[in-house]
Amino acid sequence: MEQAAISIRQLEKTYQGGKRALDGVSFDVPRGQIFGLLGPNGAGKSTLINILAGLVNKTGGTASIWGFDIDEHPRNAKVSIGIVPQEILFDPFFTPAETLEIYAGLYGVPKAQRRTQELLRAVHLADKANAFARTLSGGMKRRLLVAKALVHTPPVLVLDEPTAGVDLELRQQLWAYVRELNRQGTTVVLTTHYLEEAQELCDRIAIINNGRLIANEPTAALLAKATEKVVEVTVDRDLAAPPEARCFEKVELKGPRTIVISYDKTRVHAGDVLTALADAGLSVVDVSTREADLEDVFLSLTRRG
Ligand SMILES: Nc1ncnc2c1ncn2[C@@H]1O[C@H](COP(=O)(O)OP(=O)(O)OP(=O)(O)O)[C@@H](O)[C@H]1O
Repeated sequence: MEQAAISIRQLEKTYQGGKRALDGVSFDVPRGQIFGLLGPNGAGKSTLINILAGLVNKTGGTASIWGFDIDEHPRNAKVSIGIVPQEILFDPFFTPAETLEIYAGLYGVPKAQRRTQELLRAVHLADKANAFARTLSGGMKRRLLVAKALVHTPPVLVLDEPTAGVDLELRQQLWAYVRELNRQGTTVVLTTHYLEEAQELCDRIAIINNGRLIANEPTAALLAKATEKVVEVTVDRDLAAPPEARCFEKVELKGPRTIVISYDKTRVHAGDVLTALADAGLSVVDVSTREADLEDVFLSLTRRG
């Protein structure tokens, strides 16, 4: 079997002071995929990424990157991964071009093999090549971080919340570039709070909650797990309280005449919901339903966790 891009087994991290941020997490990131690592705030995502980056020492378990164990072959593991951190940290007096040259130097990339201009073009910073980093906007700095993570052409690229605070257009440009890198063979791991993005981009998604892995599946299989469906109905008169029925999982009034009802689609049909409303003496004027999305699955899994 082909080795995984990243393989972690029983990974543990207890910070000084006793906080257990990772509690025996195991999973593989298959080569060639876009892999989403999701979880609520404080779940342990950054801790996991920082362990892979060599910035945080694990307190248990193993991790390997492109087949290299991070303890036994730290140098090979390090050159196999590029990490775009959550926080923006730059020397304000270097220009983007200098920043990339310096990092390429740190990774020992020979001058002839450096890709400074190509990377700057790819992240739409070619016209800022010689501007001081401190004069770049937040979005530009983020894109420079992506370029910086790629100076040594790593087979695995990890992006930790790369689009936080980045406007929609830049986000789309960034994702287009990430997709292109993936098409060219780079394995991508990303954490994001935008579930829609994860749903759209990722081949596979793992979810961690309270330091434990609670899901790890192809995106489509994870979405199929959503059993809750939502129907919104408008009725012909004002209501003081939402109607009740056994087939409703949840019901609330969104307006005096608008009711939002959740039901379990494995047990109940939309017709049952409408019949229940008729039985409550309500006449339905309008109705719409929506399919569950990753957010529904995420919420139901993390709530259960
Ligand atoms: N240096 C540290 N010392 C002590 N506790 C820490 C340290 N860094 C993180 N933690 C704690 O470990 C837990 C996991 O944090 P982590 O940053 O890994 O979560 P996260 O999933 O990345 O969250 P977010 O989405 O908010 O970035 C949190 O409870 C956090 O407070």
